[in-house]
Amino acid sequence: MADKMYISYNNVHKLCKAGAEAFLEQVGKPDVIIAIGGGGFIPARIIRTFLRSPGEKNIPIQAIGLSLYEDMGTGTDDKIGKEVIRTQWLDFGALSQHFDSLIGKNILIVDEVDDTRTTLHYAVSELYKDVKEIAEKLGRTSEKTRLSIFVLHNKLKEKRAQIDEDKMGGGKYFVGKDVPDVWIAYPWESDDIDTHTQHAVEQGNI
Ligand SMILES: O=P(O)(O)OC[C@H]1O[C@H](OP(=O)(O)OP(=O)(O)O)[C@H](O)[C@@H]1O
Repeated sequence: MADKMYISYNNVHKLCKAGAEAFLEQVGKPDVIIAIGGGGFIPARIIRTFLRSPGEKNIPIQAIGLSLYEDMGTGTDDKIGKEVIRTQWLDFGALSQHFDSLIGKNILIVDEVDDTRTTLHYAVSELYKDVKEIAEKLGRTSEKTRLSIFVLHNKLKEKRAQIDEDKMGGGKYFVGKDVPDVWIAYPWESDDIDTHTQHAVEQGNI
């Protein structure tokens, strides 16, 4: 296995298509897509193409910004080594044009890679917390909110965090492809897309 795994745009597109098909079959059409930026933006837009039925309104995409930083703290037992910094969160004002809240909705969270799982764990926990809080306030706790996940790649390695299935409310986790713990080179990071794509083709990631 090469030390870098090159991924082409075509490959990203195909992984999104397969992910959308599995999602529609197993969970059903989402009410909203939540893209974790920056890596989740392009996959989120592509997957929407395959989740939308002709003639129907577009599924709204909401962006959240989560970045991982090395945890410089002194390190207590429950620290997981890296800290998630929230740089952007949901815009409920904009969401209200589509529906009143996330309560009872079918939500799809999209990111490009599940590495240590720290980011996805954070996203699910925080979204669950937000929905629970507002549902309790409005007396709507009986409505089931489903949180599902789609990532292009899941690195097969020991994870630093586990996602609590109960918080997903029956939502599911979808992976384009399980991969070994190598450096994944995504096309949007490349400064020479032709050579990048050539490497991806050589590695069969097309
Ligand atoms: O499973 P984890 O160990 O949490 O890692 C995965 C996260 O790391 C990357 O984000 P990064 O903070 O590098 O920001 P970016 O998306 O803007 O590149 C990636 O986009 C995921 O969100």
